[in-house]
Amino acid sequence: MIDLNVEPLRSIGLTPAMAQAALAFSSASDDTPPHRLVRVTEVHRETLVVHDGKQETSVRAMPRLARELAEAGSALAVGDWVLLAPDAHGEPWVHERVTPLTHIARRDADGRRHPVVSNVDTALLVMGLDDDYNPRRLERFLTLVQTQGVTPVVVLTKADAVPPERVEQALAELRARLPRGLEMLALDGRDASNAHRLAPWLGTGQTLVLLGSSGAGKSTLTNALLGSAVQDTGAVREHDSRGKHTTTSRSLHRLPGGSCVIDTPGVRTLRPDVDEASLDVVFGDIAALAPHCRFRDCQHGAEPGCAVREGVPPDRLRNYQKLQRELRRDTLTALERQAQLSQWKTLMRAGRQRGKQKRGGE
Ligand SMILES: Nc1nc2c(ncn2[C@@H]2O[C@H](COP(=O)(O)OP(=O)(O)OP(=O)(O)O)[C@@H](O)[C@H]2O)c(=O)[nH]1
Ligand SMILES: [Zn+2]
Repeated sequence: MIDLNVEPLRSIGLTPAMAQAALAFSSASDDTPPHRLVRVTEVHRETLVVHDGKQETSVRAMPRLARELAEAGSALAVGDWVLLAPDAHGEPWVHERVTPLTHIARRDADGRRHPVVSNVDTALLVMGLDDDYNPRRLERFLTLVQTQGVTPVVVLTKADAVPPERVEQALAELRARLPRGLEMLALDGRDASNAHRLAPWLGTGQTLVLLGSSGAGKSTLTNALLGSAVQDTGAVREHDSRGKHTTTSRSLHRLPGGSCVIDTPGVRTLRPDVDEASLDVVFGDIAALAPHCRFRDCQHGAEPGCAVREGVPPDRLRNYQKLQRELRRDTLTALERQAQLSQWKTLMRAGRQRGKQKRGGE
């Protein structure tokens, strides 16, 4: 059984598709006390904060659920819809996660997956027009969100703090470099009229996530959209435009117009958890040119007759190749990694051996 109070849940982003998914979930186990559908608004080490459309409560996940998710290389994230049921003492516990319709995850340096958010419709890729500006990072963020059916929107902040020519130049550069049809806005994040410019993505039931480095202006924009100071904002350090990581955890807020926004802590280097197909979406120009290279297995390195090197800016090509290397490393299994390591060891041993022989022969 599932207790599904649609009206309040809609105010925290319940869509018909998700309601359907939740109902399908519950019919499988109807011998238990009624489960309540709620949305995760904060994730902490031991606890979660969930919202039922009326109020927030701090709860914990059943160890079984946490274990099952971990085994699948996943974990609960802000934006997830979960099913709550009380224990014998009336204490609510998270029993199930409704399989998210979209889920953004990143990889850490060791290749481990970390969930970022679940069930978002739009990702605002927030980047300052000050020293934060970096097209390569934008390509990374695009790769991260594009595979998941999440609509990316590039938001360049601090347009008020740079000359108008700089704004135009940056927009022109990004339009030439990034996939066609990508929405791009330049704005002053503090401006109350931002809600108007972002209106197409702020409809009732829509969920947005703000992604960008620390100091990019995510919290400032969130507050402007909220019309109140909910997220702490911090002054950026003068010399490098970097923020002070004022936002320490992800949290979900309701906006006046009926949408929900998730602010995330700044991430500067981010390894998307994606496959090669999604790289080809963001780097469609490279995928389109590759068949025109003289060699079928062209790596677009030093090969003659390389159509990709000819047609793609070097910086963009390098970024593509870097992302591709990371992604191949992440998809290696533990065994393959082991094999790669022992191959290296053999090579090094052979090298040392040769060195010895050479010295011996002199
Ligand atoms: N002039 C101007 N200042 C801005 C704009 N957006 C943000 N700022 C300032 O930049 C600083 C950093 O903004 P935050 O909103 O705290 O940045 P953040 O992305 O939330 O940073 P973290 O919370 O550390 O991830 C603050 O001092 C803001 O007032 C903008 O569009 N124009
Ligand atoms: Zn080539």
